[in-house]
Amino acid sequence: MGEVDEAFIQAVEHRPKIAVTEAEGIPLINLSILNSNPPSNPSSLQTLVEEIGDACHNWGFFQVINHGVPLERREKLELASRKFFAQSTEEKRKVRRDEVNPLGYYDTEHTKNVRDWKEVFDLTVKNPTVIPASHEAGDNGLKKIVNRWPEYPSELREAFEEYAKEMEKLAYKLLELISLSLGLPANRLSGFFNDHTSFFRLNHYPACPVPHLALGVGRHKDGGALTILAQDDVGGLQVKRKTDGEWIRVKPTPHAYIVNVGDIIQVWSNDRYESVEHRVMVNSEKERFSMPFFLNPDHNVMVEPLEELITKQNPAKYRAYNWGKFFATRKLSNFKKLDVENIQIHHFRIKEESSY
Ligand SMILES: O=C(O)CCC(=O)C(=O)O
Ligand SMILES: [Fe+2]
Repeated sequence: MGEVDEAFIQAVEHRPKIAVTEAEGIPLINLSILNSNPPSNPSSLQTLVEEIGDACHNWGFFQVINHGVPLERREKLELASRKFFAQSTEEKRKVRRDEVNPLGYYDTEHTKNVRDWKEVFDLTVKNPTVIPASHEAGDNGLKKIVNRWPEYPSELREAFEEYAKEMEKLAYKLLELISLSLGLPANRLSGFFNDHTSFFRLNHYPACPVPHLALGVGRHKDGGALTILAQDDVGGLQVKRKTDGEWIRVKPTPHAYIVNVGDIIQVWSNDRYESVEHRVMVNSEKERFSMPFFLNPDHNVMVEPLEELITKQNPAKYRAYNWGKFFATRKLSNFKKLDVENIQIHHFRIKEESSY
């Protein structure tokens, strides 16, 4: 990335401390009972559901092991990702994203208007995926976006398509557990994902000469339903602990996935679960790779608190918003440096005095 451009420099209050607290507290959840045959007894399922519910409520983040995703599939894609990013910038820019198609290679993403120290390759899980043609509220047009495939490495496409199937399976299992943990039927949320707009990202964080000034990804919350992240053994992800606002490092656990609740689950659960802020530190010696899968609903889903969770004592805390428009607005602001604040769910929050 050459010499350090001031676009990367975080404001003083957002710069990372180089010595950080290690996250002992982020729950590690064993999903082995979901893969057992015959299915496990109801009491162990109930215990798992409670663990998931506590993790979503207390942290918004957890790690899962024995998740059923074959390691070969993950490793095949990790290798393809390394090969892709090892190419020259010129080669990578041949599959560069643009304002019309947000998929492909990108090396100038901004989070909250500060440039991230990373390069990415974005893909959608459904190919094509249908999203709004623009972020403008009055424009009802739709567009289909298609994945771009680089010439090299040729195995990237197959590796991704196989891996994405595994991510979908795991995401739906987690969604069922989350539904149950909210006291709802297991399939309560599945109808929102028939034509889902989930996307997938390969991240490469090169070694950075100024890790105390820049971030791999600036502090943010994930806007979708659920994120399932594979990180390598370098580490760098930090989560803002709910109890005291301290930034906590998520220690890499070999072959585990890091799961976090996104803004949509926060709204559906009417704030019972919270989408928690996180960021990525870079380091001066080692490059880092990660692969998040963002589970997102259909573009036409109106996101609002689930009616079963609303009572007189606990009225809806959000107005309904259209997921596709929210997504399109976010994507645009990550692409361009905008003058306005990034769209956030708090813009749809119902003020206390106006609640019914
Ligand atoms: O690379 C990571 O550890 C996390 C990336 C992330 O938070 C994101 O892309 O939304
Ligand atoms: Fe994130």
